[in-house]
Amino acid sequence: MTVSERQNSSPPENLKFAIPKKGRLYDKVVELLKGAGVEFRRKDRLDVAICVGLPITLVFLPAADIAKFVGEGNVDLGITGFDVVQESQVQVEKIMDLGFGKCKLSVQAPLIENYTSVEQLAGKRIVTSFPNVSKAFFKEYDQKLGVTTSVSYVSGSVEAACGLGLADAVVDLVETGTTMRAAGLEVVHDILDTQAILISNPNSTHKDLISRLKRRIDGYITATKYVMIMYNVSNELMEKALVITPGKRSPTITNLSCGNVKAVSSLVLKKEVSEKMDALHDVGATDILVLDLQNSRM
Ligand SMILES: Nc1ncnc2c1ncn2[C@@H]1O[C@H](COP(=O)(O)OP(=O)(O)OP(=O)(O)O)[C@@H](O)[C@H]1O
Ligand SMILES: O=P(O)(O)OC[C@H]1O[C@H](OP(=O)(O)OP(=O)(O)O)[C@H](O)[C@@H]1O
Ligand SMILES: [Mg+2]
Repeated sequence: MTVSERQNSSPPENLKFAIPKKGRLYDKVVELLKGAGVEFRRKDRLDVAICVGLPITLVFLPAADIAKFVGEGNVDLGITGFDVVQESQVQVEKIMDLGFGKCKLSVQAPLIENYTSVEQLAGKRIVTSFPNVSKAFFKEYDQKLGVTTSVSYVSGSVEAACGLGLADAVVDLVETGTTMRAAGLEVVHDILDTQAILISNPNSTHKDLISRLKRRIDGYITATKYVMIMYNVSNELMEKALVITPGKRSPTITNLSCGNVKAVSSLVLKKEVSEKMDALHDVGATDILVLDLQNSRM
């Protein structure tokens, strides 16, 4: 199915937003869109969904194709991995990192061969789903050593290539390293760090809507990183407590009707909250509560 056929039911003036149709990024992207108030209903097997209350049509595509479609202007906006953007060799505008889909694109070779430098693989056989990035990477070594590294493409299960005798090394994604180790491989060299990113076509006519979406996504991502901590503390101990919870900008201090105590509320990073609660308890704060944030604009 071509992109234009996928878009048949889409109002032509809508912003077209490509997101992965399945795979590693799918669930996180759906959660992010929900958090950003981008509501849609995807009918069974359909690759197009029109959003509720926003002039946006979502187009569900393989993650590996999304940068190309954004770069060539078939869609205005897309979410895919930075690795895909690099491989696709198209001009897109990076709007923001999204903080998930984090992994590395690495040269991996059989542990048993004990390669100590990636230079030792120049001139050998590489199998990968990232031929452009791999060729560009090995070019420098090829020129230096006067050899030609052979780079062949496979679409998946890349790690199997060495075991099958098809490759001396592979270039593929590594997150936990489980797949790589199971295939008896080790990292010889990291080529790039990647994560999911929001990209747009530089000539899109939907600049205002793209800015609005960016603000919404930013707001949601910030809300997922922070929690609101609230506690009571006496005037004498206030200074010590505020050192622990200085807030993102500044804490809010409210008078209580009973005497010498004030209520404080402050944003803290979710990953630091247990430590902060312990520290607040230790300086004498009481009634310490932590509230999740649903969303934000900061
Ligand atoms: N193990 C991983 N950890 C984190 N991010 C990953 C991992 N594997 C892939 N990604 C990211 O997700 C993007 C899409 O990869 P994904 O595996 O979902 O696509 P696919 O291989 O086409 O799909 P599938 O694996 O379902 O066949 C990659 O380009 C990369 O940015
Ligand atoms: O380091 P790990 O945590 O093991 O993750 C890395 C693996 O994840 C991806 O594969 P995926 O599961 O998407 O399968 P695929 O190779 O068929 O795309 C990637 O291609 C690696 O094989
Ligand atoms: Mg995959």
